[in-house]
Amino acid sequence: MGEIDPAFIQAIEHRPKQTIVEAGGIPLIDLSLLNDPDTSDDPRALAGLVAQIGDACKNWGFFQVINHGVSPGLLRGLLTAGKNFFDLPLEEKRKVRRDEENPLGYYDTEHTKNVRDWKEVFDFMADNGTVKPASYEPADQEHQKLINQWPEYPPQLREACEEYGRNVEKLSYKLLELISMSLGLPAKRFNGFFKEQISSIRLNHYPPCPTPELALGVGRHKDPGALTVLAQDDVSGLEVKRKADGEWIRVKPIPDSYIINVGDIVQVWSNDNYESAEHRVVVNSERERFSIPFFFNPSYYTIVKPIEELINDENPAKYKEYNWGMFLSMRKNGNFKKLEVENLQIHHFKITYYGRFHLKYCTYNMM
Ligand SMILES: O=C(O)CCC(=O)C(=O)O
Ligand SMILES: [Fe+2]
Repeated sequence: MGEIDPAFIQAIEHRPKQTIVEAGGIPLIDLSLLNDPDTSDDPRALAGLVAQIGDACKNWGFFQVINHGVSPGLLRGLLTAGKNFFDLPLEEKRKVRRDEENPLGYYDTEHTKNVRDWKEVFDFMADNGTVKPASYEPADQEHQKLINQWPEYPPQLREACEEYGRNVEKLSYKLLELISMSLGLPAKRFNGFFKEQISSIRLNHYPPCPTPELALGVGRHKDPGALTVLAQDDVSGLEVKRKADGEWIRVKPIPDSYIINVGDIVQVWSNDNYESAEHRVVVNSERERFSIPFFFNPSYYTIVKPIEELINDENPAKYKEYNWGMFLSMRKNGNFKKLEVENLQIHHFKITYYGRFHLKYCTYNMM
């Protein structure tokens, strides 16, 4: 393959730069405190950790964690099983292809902002059998059960996925609690929103690309959920847009670490105290890359709005409330096919205040 399908080609302003900026990257946070019985109930040590998390969420929206308590063997096992799956012939992988009926399974033609991504993926739900709205039409009240589909080969994939999901979910709750505390809220302030969570896990495979200067593994985007807990192999590619100057910064792979980013929902809950940062994935012509994001998502019926304790007359709500399940269905629709319009974003719910009489303005009406 010398030339690539024009569907993959990014507009000039979105193509990756050939110089990599890695220095002064995203904060690195050691979570060993949480797993050490001697220090886990030391309030001063915990306050220090909470402050680090708060600073990282405010200044970057991204951070890396080490000593997080998830056994490295689980990730290695899943990376191997995932590689064995992606190595199968396309006809075999397509036996578990995602389609209009089932949004889970294998997929190789995803688009981000209308440009095709240089990748193939395998998606599954952390909790099998949860429900979500059947369509993105607000008037449609039908629901759909989300059922994982598993390939016959490799036979280890299912168990590796399920075991990994259970463990990363525990880490996600710990991070959510630290984030809640960092906003001055009780640790479990957000937990109730996750009773019937629709968290999903994705195995990403980015094959080598003959023209990495023209395409992206994943185009620039913000994650729509609450938190993303991402594992990557030793091939770099993830780039985060630095808030301070808009520069794209490459995230250096650190063995056995996770990369955490706050998603749009935490941005809204925090009333813009924290920001969901834009990121993208750059590919290369030599080495394939694997990554595994865990998208920690609340129950589909969650009404997302700034948390009451964080708003007051001086600092009023910056977002109009929206229905999370509907938001996600509408967003996913834009990933399936090339649409002419921008897909749904939280800025469509942003309230702009004019003058001291607080006249409100919001561009989108969902409910
Ligand atoms: O592969 C990566 O490093 C990140 C992938 C990503 O941002 C996503 O799937 O939302
Ligand atoms: Fe992402």
